[in-house]
Amino acid sequence: METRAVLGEVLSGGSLRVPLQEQSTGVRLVGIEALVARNGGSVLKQRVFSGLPLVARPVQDKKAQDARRRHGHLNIVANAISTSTAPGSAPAAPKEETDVRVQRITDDTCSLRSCSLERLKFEIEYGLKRGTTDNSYLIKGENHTALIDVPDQAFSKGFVETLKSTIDLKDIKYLVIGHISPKRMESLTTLAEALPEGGSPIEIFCSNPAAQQLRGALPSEYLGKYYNINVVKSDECLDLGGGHKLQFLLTPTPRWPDGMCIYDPANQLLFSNKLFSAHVCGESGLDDEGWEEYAEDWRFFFDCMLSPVPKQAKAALEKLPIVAQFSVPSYSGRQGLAVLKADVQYVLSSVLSALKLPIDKAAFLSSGITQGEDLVCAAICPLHGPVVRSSVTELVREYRVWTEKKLKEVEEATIAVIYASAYGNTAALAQAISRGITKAGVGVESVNAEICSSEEITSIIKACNGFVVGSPTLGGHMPTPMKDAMGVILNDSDARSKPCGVFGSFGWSGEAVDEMEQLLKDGGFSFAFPALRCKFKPTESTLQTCEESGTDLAQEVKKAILKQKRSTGGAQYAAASNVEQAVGRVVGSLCVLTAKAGDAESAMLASWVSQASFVPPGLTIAVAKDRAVEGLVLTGSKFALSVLGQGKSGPVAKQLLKPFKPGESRLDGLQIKQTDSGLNVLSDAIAWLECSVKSRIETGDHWVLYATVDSGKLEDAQTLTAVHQRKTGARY
Ligand SMILES: Cc1cc2nc3c(=O)[nH]c(=O)nc-3n(C[C@H](O)[C@H](O)[C@H](O)COP(=O)(O)O)c2cc1C
Repeated sequence: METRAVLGEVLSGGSLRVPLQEQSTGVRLVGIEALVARNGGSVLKQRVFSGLPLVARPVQDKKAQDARRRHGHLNIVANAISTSTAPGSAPAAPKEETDVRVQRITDDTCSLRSCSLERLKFEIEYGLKRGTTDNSYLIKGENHTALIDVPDQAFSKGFVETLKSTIDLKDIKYLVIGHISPKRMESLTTLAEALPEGGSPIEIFCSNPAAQQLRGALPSEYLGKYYNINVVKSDECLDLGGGHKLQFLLTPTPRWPDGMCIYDPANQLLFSNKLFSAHVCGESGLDDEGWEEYAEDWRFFFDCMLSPVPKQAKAALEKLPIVAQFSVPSYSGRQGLAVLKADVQYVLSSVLSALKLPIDKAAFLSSGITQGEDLVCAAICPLHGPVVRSSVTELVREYRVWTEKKLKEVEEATIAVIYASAYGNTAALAQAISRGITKAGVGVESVNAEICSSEEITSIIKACNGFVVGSPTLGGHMPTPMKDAMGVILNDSDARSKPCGVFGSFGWSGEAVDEMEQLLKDGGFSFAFPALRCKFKPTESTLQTCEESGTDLAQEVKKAILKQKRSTGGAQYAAASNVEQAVGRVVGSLCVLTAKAGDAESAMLASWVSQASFVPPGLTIAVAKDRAVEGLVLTGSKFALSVLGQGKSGPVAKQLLKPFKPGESRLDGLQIKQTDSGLNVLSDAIAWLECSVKSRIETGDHWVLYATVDSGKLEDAQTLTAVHQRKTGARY
């Protein structure tokens, strides 16, 4: 069995630097957190600090200290820890995934799809539960072969085995990394160990932030032996021969500062990394089933990961002037023959597009009919989900629309989400809080304190309407970048009037959240929700609480803005109009919707419920976008609907309409029973139904769910359904 143990160093600032070393202990330790969780935090501390059997010594290295000041502790700590284990993982060893599929994209390019039908980890963006893929790509140029990206540690072994059966490993000359994280390092070490002895090192090409991570995390003896690291600048090229002049396009965001896209003009392929990704594992690996099949997955990924960073999303899209290989041409600036040429192109495009030719054949046919600076794409090859070739036009257009919409929201009101995270746990909490904020229609300014200057944080704090701060606890404290950010916040006298919140992941003592909370309390700040503390990795219920906290904060900000608008007057904020009163005459039956996902559950009172289909029995329910249960009724989820009886709905409505703290159970005090499939229904419902969400339609401020009924029971045939009468259509 593979065994690992930890050697620690104490950084002079008090935090730990813990490179991993091989040692035969007879136990496979998966990450420092597994070690901590199994032995108790004190054991790790004692081991690290006592030096037995682990060694502790202060770091004297001036270079390391300078780097720490520049980039914060976190990268260094995270990097030092990550090698072939899983530093940010939950105590249990991650399930080893072996399903790595090779998929031909063109004659000389293939994808290696590391497929998982389960979610790899608890992060908010895996909501749709259709599995996920971690995609790597292999491009065989005329002279050289390049591998693009490596998968999550769960796939390391399966990935390298599949790679070996696809290509002689000594032929991989280049490794282009569009995104790296501590959780992907194991794939690099596994690959290095599989390389034939005496070969030349693989030349890695990546962005500067990725290079820093790699240098910190890869065992130093690997550098020069297995890998050389080359930092690329935007628009630089790497020539593989045969027209494969890979063009690098840097697309950093706060969550992925190292983000980089790669364009291969030979096949008109854009390797888009996290952009245009979706957590879904389809059969074919291509999006040939059409836009509808994956639209929600793409949208959900965007909502979770890019909605909180619309400025950076826009900047990235501007660097990627993508035009689908076969698309309607632009007529602007064309005259005479040029118009004719555009028409020919249009006809040709339509025909070729309908033919669904293999990508490389189509690239050959379409070359020369496109123009200018455009990044002509036969397909977009993302890090997760299907290769996009049928829906390039739709997906790129929608990305632009979604981004513009989010930028508009930011103009109206923003909440700054300022955080640092070494292993991604606090980042996952930040992402869930951000989703809670954006689903309430308020913009997010996401700030990774490790890479943001004090000046930037100062101006973001000045401009925001509320803020949250998040930090891991490392060495008993919040790390330096968060200390600096807190200094900026406390120095801004206007910030005091803005609602705020604190959150953070910790291992055993969790001082960072207490420190931030205390500083803000002492400074007279007011909290929109109780501090969110999470031991190591969040569970679904923790993420649900974070999302609800974000929504609460956003609603507080919206209320303050509305109050201000009302006080400055305007007829638009007057009493309900006649039209609204007319709309109010449309009524629905009173029901309770209950849903679960993992250890998270929620409920809501629903009256916008209507039958929508006889065969199969189906119904629609409108769920407000900022409703807590919204994240649990995504497409593919199951929920129960309890139909309330006339004269019986009062106490239920009273319970469900009261304000709830984030994470508080909504069903407390109500009589409930469980259906055979484990869903909660109200004991005195006159009927209940178990339903599956088939699709969701975005309708203004609600999502309309279309769900089919899987099972149900009429419990009380005598009592009529409670109907909710209203005075206005402006409220329920
Ligand atoms: C070097 C090191 C030092 C740590 N020190 C502490 C500590 O003093 N107290 C604590 O509660 N957790 C400590 N932890 C655990 C982290 O807080 C925990 O792993 C947390 O989930 C990290 O969050 P992040 O993924 O956002 O970085 C430490 C972890 C490491 C690796």
